[in-house]
Amino acid sequence: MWSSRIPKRSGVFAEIRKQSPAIDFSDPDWKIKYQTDFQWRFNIPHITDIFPDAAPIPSTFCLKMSRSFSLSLPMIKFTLQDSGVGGFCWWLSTDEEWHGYINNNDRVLLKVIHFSSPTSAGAECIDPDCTWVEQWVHRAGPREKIYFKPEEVKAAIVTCGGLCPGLNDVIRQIVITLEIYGVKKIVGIPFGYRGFSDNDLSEMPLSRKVVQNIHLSGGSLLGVSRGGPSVSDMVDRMEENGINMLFVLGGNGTHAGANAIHNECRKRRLKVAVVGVPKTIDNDILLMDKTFGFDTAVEEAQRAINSAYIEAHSAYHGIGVVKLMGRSSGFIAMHAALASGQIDICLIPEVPFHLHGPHGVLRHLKYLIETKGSAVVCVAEGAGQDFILVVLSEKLILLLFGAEFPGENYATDASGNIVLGDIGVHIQQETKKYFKEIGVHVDVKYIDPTYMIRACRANASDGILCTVLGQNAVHGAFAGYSGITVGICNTHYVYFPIPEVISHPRAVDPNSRMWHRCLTSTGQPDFI
Ligand SMILES: Nc1ncnc2c1ncn2[C@@H]1O[C@H](COP(=O)(O)OP(=O)(O)O)[C@@H](O)[C@H]1O
Ligand SMILES: O=P(O)(O)OC[C@H]1O[C@](O)(COP(=O)(O)O)[C@@H](O)[C@@H]1O
Ligand SMILES: [Mg+2]
Repeated sequence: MWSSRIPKRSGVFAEIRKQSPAIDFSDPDWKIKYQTDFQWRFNIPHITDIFPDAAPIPSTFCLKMSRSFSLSLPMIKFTLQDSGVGGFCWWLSTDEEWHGYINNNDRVLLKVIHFSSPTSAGAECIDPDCTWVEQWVHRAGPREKIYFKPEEVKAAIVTCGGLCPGLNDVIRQIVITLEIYGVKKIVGIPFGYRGFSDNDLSEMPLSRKVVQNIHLSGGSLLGVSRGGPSVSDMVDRMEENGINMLFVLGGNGTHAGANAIHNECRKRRLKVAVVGVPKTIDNDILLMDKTFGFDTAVEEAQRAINSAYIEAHSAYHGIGVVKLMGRSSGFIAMHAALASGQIDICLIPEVPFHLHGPHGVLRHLKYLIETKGSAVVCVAEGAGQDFILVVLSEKLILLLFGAEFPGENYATDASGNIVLGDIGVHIQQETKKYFKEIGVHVDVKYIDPTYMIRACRANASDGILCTVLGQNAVHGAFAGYSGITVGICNTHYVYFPIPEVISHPRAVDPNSRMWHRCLTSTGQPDFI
């Protein structure tokens, strides 16, 4: 069981996040030591780490609101408080003092399966015997005591990286929740981190009125970008503009930036809360059930897959190829293939494959044409990149001049992400070439719906997820936490310390039940 008696970390110690040391399983206390280490790693930084004397105040967040009420019941006492949005907070005080707040010591179980053997499907074991080790993470939600006075808060929201369905829903909910706490100064930083440095871009004032209907369309009200200023420039700008709550919506890169901003604020001893909301259509953030926008992406991908299926099915020897997003992880492709039931071949970055040769994709396509008359391939954009030459212009020049190339120097975007080659086009071309060579007629249609999927408005399930994550981000900031991000974990909402969720991108486990289900559904063999 986790212990609530964690010794308080000093500000400096809090920055040194430990990697788990190698575990000595011959030590009879290894499990306790592992759990203690886990507790340290997943402890969430708090403002009192650097301001031990910071005094909390009662929360201004209303669990129940009313503009006017008149109720007189014996034995029950109502408490009234100005909600800050023109209404009144009220809560019921009974003998049990129900108040609906989260206790700081509430925890959620990170892993819920007790694998009895390392050979169990998808087993994640700590020791060779797969000993059950409870791993607890912090429960998200409103606290009874808060560490910011709403009238002293200036909150900013920034959306970075690529678009993702649901960004507007999260922005909207953050603004609404901040207003419920009583915050009056809320701004949006335009076009991602770039908005902190570009003098032509100014803060966008936000209020419930401004954001009321923004969730009805996709994209980001604030705009997004890749690349941007240095961390120290961003914190300079935050100081100049008096921002003391920053909500950062983005993926792995954005969260690395958010954590760096949090650390810089601590270094400068600024009382600032930096809270992330993981945004990635690729679903490649560790430890959480899913990220917002992913469900919508899978749903929207169905339209493209269905079109490819109809095209392929209606043509003589038709082959449909659909490319879906997923830079380094194939979650969208895998789930879209599973959902559609129309995919014959699903290719993802995590599972190597050959295009050519006796076990290659093309040979299997030939078999499908012979047996079914048509086929549909779904490929994640990051799959099969080793087939495609993606080089910097310098590399091309070096190659042209016959010089040795000094290493794997791939082209990158402004954020440092590798620019991928188009695997969909490559498969289309290789398929045409292959069937021409073997003298079999095929009609290949390639559909790339990637940006159409990304620009969609969130579906209902993502809308709910965005709403809860947005609210919890604000609760986390008011509770005094910083350098944290919000997530859904085994259907419960939690706070994670940022470094734990971005240590590497989450990937599909080729030994997982889900990937095997996908293989069962497509009926594809190994392509190696
Ligand atoms: N390691 C990093 N440290 C600080 N900032 C980063 C880091 N990686 C990326 N960023 C910044 O985060 C923003 C978004 O990153 P990007 O990788 O494009 O998208 P995502 O956050 O969706 O992964 C960019 O403005 C980029 O400059
Ligand atoms: O064209 P862009 O903006 O670079 O975006 C392409 C990338 O954006 C994504 O949709 C999401 O990436 P991020 O999570 O880094 O924003 C990837 O799947 C894709 O490779
Ligand atoms: Mg990224």
